[in-house]
Amino acid sequence: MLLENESNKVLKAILVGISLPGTSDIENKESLKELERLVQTLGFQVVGSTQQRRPNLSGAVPLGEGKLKEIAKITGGTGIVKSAVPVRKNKAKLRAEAEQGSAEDESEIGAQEAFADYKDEENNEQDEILEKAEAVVFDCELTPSQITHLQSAFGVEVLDRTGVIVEIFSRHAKTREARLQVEIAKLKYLSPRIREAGQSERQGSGAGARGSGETDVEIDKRRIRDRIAELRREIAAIQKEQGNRRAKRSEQPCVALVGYTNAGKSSLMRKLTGSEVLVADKLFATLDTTVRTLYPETQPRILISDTVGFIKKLPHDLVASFRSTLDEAMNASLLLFVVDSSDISWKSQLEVTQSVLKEIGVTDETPARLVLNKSDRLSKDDIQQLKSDFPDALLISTKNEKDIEFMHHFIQEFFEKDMLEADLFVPYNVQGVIGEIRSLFRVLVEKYENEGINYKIRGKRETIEKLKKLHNL
Ligand SMILES: Nc1nc2c(ncn2[C@@H]2O[C@H](COP(=O)(O)OP(=O)(O)OP(=O)(O)O)[C@@H](O)[C@H]2O)c(=O)[nH]1
Ligand SMILES: [Mg+2]
Repeated sequence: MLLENESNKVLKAILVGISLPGTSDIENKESLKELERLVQTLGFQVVGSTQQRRPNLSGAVPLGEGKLKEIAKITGGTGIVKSAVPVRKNKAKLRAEAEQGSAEDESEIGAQEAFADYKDEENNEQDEILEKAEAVVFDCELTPSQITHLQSAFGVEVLDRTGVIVEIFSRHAKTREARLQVEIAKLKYLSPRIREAGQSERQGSGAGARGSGETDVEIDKRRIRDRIAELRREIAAIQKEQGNRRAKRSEQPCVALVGYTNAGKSSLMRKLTGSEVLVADKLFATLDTTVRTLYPETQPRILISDTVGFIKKLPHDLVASFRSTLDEAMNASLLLFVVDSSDISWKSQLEVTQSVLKEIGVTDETPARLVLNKSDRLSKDDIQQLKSDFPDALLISTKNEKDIEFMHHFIQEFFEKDMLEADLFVPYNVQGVIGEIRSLFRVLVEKYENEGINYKIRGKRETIEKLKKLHNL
């Protein structure tokens, strides 16, 4: 899908942002900055960026003619959109062309057709682009045919935001389940593009090849469908196994760290659990949920789970495919929304996280707290402001040991407040319950009597009642 980078040479890319009505300049700039980080994560060097206001994303290309030519100059392309599908011309136009004897090449879309829907607006944003670019990346989702058209005009690879995100996911997926999920998303992304390629071949090869071209496309599509079905079956088997493990853990207190990519979830996870989960200053470092025990250990033990990060304009298929990965978050007793409070866009990033979680079925009923992370990057004034605006939030830096202790304490207290003390008598003939008692409750007293063991425990009321009922205690 992406440029093959055989010589390991760093490829240069320029970014294009399309500003649609209703979006602010700041939002669009932030979004482009984020795209820059995404593109860098893939190993490109960004040599410039440009934006254009458009009424919508439709048309053969979502750019004005002037902008198209301007970018083509940087990529060394012709700036002319070649069409895979011949352009329909109205009769008047054909007549006019016949009269002038200037019927243009059917495979080229002239400026009139390509930009028929709208007039080119002023080229309202032009940053310096000094170097020749080898790829053009759009900060929006393009249709497969728009990508084909743009590539013909620029003469270099054209990527869209969705394609970039899918590729990053594909490179970062580590566990078997994440790999399978990403493969489904990638196949779904590629599938319409295969159809387009088939169509253009068909167009080019005349009437005789039409039937076979069509069959090839059908075959490719069927293969993709079959492969997706196979992947789904494999995922279902893995999930069944995970479901069993999760059911075993379901009574244990669990906290899920959720939030935007790069907010510091894995860093917090590391510090809270003493584990070695991956922390990296790149987008989508974590793609799988990891569950570890809060350390120093509490009694009962508290589980912390680190989850995949979110991003704006996250492709829909990816959200759907990571639903199962986020099951941990759905089952948690406490959600910690981690944000990078030093990022000016943190509020909109939080909104994205909340809306994606809602989309996958995490209800508002799960207790949640806001964690304003990276406070070490804030000025004293910013800190004061945040404290007064968000008095309930936890303002921390994962780099500060005191803040980690504070988080540890906060989590412990959260579960402690729902706990009560209870007496429990376990006759010696009741098997397999001692381990459960030790993992689910804090054992205050354990006294061996003639008939069995007398416990004084501390734990959650519902969990105590459930255990009593299960074992007839
Ligand atoms: N200055 C500062 N940097 C931090 C802090 N917490 C995390 N970071 C840095 O932020 C970057 C991202 O951290 P991660 O913990 O990998 O972020 P994440 O939320 O797990 O990101 P994804 O896995 O992509 O969703 C890393 O470079 C961390 O070192 C903090 O409190 N202060
Ligand atoms: Mg992470």
